Amino acid sequence: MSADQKETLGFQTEVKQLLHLMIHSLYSNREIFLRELISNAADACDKLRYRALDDDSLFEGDSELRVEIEFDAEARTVTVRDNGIGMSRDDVIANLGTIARSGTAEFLKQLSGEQQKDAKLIGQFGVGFYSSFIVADEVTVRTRLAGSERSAGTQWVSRGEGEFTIEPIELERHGTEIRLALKSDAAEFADEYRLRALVRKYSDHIDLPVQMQKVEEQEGEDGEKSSVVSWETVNEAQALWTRPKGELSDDDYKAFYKHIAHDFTDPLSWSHNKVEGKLEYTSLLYVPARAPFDLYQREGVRGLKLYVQRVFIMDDAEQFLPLYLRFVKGVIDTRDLSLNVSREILQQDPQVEKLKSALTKRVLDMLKKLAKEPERYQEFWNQFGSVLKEGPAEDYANREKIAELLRFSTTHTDSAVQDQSLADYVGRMKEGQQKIYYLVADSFNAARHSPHLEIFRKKGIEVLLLSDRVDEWLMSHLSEFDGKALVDVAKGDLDLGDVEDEEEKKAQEESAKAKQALVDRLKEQLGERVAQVRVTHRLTDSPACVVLDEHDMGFQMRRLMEAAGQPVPESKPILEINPDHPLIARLEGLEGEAFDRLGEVLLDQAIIAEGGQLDDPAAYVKRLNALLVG
Ligand SMILES: Nc1ncnc2c1ncn2[C@@H]1O[C@H](COP(=O)(O)OP(=O)(O)OP(=O)(O)O)[C@@H](O)[C@H]1O
Repeated sequence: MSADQKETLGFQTEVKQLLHLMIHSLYSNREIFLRELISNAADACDKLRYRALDDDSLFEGDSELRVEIEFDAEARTVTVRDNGIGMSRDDVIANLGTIARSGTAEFLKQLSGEQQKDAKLIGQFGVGFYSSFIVADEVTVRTRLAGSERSAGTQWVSRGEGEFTIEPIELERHGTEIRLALKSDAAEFADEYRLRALVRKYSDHIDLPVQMQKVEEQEGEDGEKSSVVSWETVNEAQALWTRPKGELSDDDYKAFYKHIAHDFTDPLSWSHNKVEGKLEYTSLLYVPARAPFDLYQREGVRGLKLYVQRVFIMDDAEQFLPLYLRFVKGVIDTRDLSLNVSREILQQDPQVEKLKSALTKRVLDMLKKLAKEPERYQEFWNQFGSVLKEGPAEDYANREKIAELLRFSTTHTDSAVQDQSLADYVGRMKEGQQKIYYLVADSFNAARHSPHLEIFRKKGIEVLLLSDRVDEWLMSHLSEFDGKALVDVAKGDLDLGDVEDEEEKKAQEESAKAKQALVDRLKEQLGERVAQVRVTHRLTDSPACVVLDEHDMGFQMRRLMEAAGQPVPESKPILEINPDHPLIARLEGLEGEAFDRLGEVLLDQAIIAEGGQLDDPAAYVKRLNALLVG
């Protein structure tokens, strides 16, 4: 150890930003620093316990893993110490100078500068170690990797202002000690009662003793008083999921959620189950109240904490839930896997598949239960609905259960809020209606004003209005609900089933016949631009619309794939005309160039109304202007 080995290094830019923000926006919730430090200490002990399964010399003779908390009111310091895995010098630089989590830069971009909003966002992100600087002027970390030489210790010191120093030190114990020199206005945390209360609040459910010193006055035989200091465990120190449900309060469950999910917000719901029999496992699964910022990122954090017979094995074990339930947080503890299981083994082990299907069922049941409370379910849906919509495609076996959980906007409410279930829709179906109708568009407004809805509105038939990116994908895997086919109103022939009576159908056939000559002329003129021209009765206000063949890829999916640079199969729209519209009557009376012009304009407008793009917009504008001039 020599002074010249001391180095001063700068924080990564993102850390500086994060620190600045945290110190200013989390001011009203400062105590969480202790939760974060204890949480990290517990994780470090879990890691050591796991590594020591192979090599118990790593314990260095000290296998009673624990966290110790000390304070000094006069010096205004709080120290959190663990005998967990510890860190090497490189670990320290990597972990305490940068933000390793992917997506952080993205996260920081989302910050608005408004304190309240940002405080919420930062809560989702999980503040971790850096939260020390909310209460401390200076933080000193002394750490040594378990199993390394005494001289391989590292001391890291920072005032959180852009730099830290790092130097080698000699350390007797492995593990990590974090000492906070508290700010003058945070002196309250160097207080025994405050600390004890916080330890209980934040770490009762952790399977690790958190200890504080107890000072007792003792009278010796000679009558002299002396004080004896001993370590006393302050928390329950029992893994929460191993305790019987009856013993646990909602607050216990909530506190545990915050520990494992690094989230400030209470969860929306949870499900705690102990299963014995063919499969043996305990699971505790949570539905968070807010989506994490990386929910849609490929490399986003997902998965459960895996324990085998109470021994922590890994975080983010993704194999136990399907992707469409990636928002679920929680713990799975099982006897059905071996202690030396690895990510690679998890991918092949048949037990894992069984556990996955059992846990999937648990989550779907939990959501079903949550759906009985519409307001809370709506909170869930607004955050995670579009993820759940991936379900029917990914998990065919459960698609009916998932279908019951879906919520949509519909013409019944005409609101962008997706709060109507398929069962609600079926309950409102008109007499004679055999199908569930839906429409997919790029936005809610485009869907709501689509010409395809005209006949449905006139007849009072409800249509689901879909505008999430995933909707067409969802619908291509959901062909039926409750024995009723789901039908895209922009595809194929319009069939309203028995809602229309024979007379209406006859009248439609006759008006189609009467317009046959016009249809033929129009088809000839539009040529390759359309697959077909036909008369429709789906329109009441618009002169024309485009539809697709029943088996064609939908407009929305086509645009998404094109945008992603994927090849899309060639397909042409079918132009449908409204025989009762004055523009169609006018078209019928036109000849030559005037006919051509109006015909093309009708097709272009139908494409625009459906949300599509014109190949040659300038030509459209020219034609339209020519028509306007007359
Ligand atoms: N007591 C400790 N012992 C060993 N390593 C630690 C300890 N505290 C922190 N670390 C290391 O520093 C890293 C960063 O910690 P930090 O609390 O900032 O983030 P995190 O725990 O990974 O994530 P989160 O943001 O969810 O809290 C940890 O992942 C861990 O590797």
